[in-house]
Amino acid sequence: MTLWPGGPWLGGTSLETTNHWLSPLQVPALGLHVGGPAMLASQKDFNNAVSQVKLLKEDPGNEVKLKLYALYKQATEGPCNVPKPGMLGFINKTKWDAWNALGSLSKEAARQNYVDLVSRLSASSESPSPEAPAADRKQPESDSLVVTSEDGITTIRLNRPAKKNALTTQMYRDIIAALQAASKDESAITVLTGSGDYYCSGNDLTNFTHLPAGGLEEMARSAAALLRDFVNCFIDFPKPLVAVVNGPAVGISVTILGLFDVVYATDRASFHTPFSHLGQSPEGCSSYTFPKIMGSSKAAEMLLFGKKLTAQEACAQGLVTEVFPDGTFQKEVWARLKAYSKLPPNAMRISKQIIRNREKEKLHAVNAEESSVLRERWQSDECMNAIASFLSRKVKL
Ligand SMILES: CCCCCCCCCC/C=C\CC(=O)SCCNC(=O)CCNC(=O)[C@H](O)C(C)(C)COP(=O)(O)OP(=O)(O)OC[C@H]1O[C@@H](n2cnc3c(N)ncnc32)[C@H](O)[C@@H]1OP(=O)(O)O
Repeated sequence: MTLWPGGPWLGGTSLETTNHWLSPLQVPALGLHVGGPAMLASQKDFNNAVSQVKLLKEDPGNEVKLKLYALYKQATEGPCNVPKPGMLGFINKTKWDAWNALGSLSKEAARQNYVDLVSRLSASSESPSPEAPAADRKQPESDSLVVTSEDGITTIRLNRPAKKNALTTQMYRDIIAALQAASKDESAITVLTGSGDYYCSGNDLTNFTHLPAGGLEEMARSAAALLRDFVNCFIDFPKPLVAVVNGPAVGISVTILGLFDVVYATDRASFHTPFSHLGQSPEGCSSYTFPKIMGSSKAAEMLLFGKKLTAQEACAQGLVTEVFPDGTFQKEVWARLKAYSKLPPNAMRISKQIIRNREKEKLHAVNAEESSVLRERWQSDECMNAIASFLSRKVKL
């Protein structure tokens, strides 16, 4: 059974509009223009903006695409005038919600807002990427990632606690940018951690519901390219990289741990790689690092059968450096990291190079192979059905 072209997925429905995708969105955050007619954009400006969207050099992310979708519909058809899709049509429902949230905003004001938004997007996609020192650090595009630098430590915090810090497409991009900036900033150590009770629930499974114009094949191609770039940043990261695992970790947030230098975990953490359950296969170089770290049979139990490890088990297998009682986790770990961050930074970098460099070529090859296998997997019925089951709330890990 193929689920992608119809049913709950984007595509082939009355709510579809070329180039305008979806994702949950707080429409009040749009800062909508409701000003007088004298300031409003012409139909020609609007048509130009519609063409400009297709020329954007960077994908603006799903939240922005949903804003564009809603404004486009409002500008061309006026207030939402179609029935709300049923529960199973969750994608169309999300789009409908965004359009409907624009209420009685006039077509003209929607047109203006669309033009303004496209103009901001075009400007930012044309500006050169800054190679900034820590103080001028470019902030992530989305609030779902918070990057701070203090006491010689740059901290990259996943900040989507209501969704268990599941990684959106934009978050992957923001993490790549944050790692690139951290590799050049003044800090001695870089930390990845999460907000709330979870460290990270892995890839946001709704990422796979945003079908681009090129369909499933194009979606799988671009996902594989993003995955490869994302993992490459961890392989190449030049400074000590520490994971502060503040709660359960799932999927890609577990597999990339093999590319960290040190992993500290609360005793509440667990480590779960349910790839077979999801019709997927390992990534993050785990098909290579896990057997090296824990031996091939323990790695197989995790990567083939999805065995979930407790923090203590993960520590015994060598995936975690040390486990701390949850009550004192933050205090103990940060005190330790602050002390380490005072060590000579160049010595730490050079030592990391000696430890990691001879593996780099191999890791890049493994990453390329894993990404290419996943590109096929993501187009399989096994994978689509597993994701559909989660999204329809039938299955939880
Ligand atoms: C072009 C596209 C580019 C795509 C990017 C490409 C790169 C991808 C490469 C990696 C691919 C795969 C690797 C993986 O990471 S596989 C692992 C994926 N993760 C999961 O399967 C976890 C699914 N989540 C759960 O099973 C459960 O939510 C939980 C984590 C066990 C927690 O259970 P809970 O009962 O404690 O909490 P719950 O109510 O379920 O969650 C709260 C809300 O958060 C939502 N949510 C949690 N995790 C995810 C997720 N991974 N994806 C999407 N949404 C998630 C959950 O649905 C709840 O939402 P709501 O409150 O109901 O709206």
